[in-house]
Amino acid sequence: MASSSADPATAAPLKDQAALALLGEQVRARLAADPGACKVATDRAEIFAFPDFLGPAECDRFIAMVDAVAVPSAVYDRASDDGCRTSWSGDVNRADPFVRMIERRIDDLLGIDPAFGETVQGQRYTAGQLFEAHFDWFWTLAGYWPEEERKGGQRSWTAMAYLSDVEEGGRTEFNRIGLSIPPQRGLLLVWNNALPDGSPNLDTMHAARPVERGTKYVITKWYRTRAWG
Ligand SMILES: O=C(O)CCC(=O)C(=O)O
Ligand SMILES: [Fe+2]
Repeated sequence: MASSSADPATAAPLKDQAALALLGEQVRARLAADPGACKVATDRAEIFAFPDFLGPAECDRFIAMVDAVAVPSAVYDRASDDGCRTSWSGDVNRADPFVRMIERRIDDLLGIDPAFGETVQGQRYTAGQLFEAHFDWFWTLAGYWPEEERKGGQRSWTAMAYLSDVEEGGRTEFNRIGLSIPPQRGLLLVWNNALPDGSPNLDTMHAARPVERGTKYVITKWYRTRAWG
């Protein structure tokens, strides 16, 4: 569901910059005060890990939900043909009380207005499946942008949890900063897609490397800069 791997800072107008800067400030302050937040050691992006954010039973419950809704993944129309994904994905049912509870936990962790959050999306990668390098923000020259601008604007923070360990492969790679994260069941990863000044952080480009053995399940929740929908 990503936009493009074209460099939006040079290729597209900046949108929602002040709101992105403000959200960055708010979430940064909240995470700095959270003793459970493990900040990834890089000064090029704000990336935090929360091991065991989800318990094993919660992961299993989500896995069953992902299996029930997953269809071949779509990506937004793009300016270039990279950034494609071959996983299966689907939005989980937001009306489900379990989903609501987990969404509330993520909202609360980040301190972002729950209205800004998109519905949690589940993804399943089997052997050979991947998500090529991409940014989570929207490319503001793309055909989808006017509609997304109306529907909550630019993406700000991403929260992604691994529901499964993977025997081999399936790492999440922030290739520009040399960071490679193996799937760890229950671990929540959150990152700011913007720089402190609210412009897109090009160093947040990331990919899901192909699964080599096993099955990878993740849930992702993207936040906008305004109420979504
Ligand atoms: O599966 C992963 O490791 C990355 C997923 C991702 O980049 C996304 O959902 O936006
Ligand atoms: Fe992504």
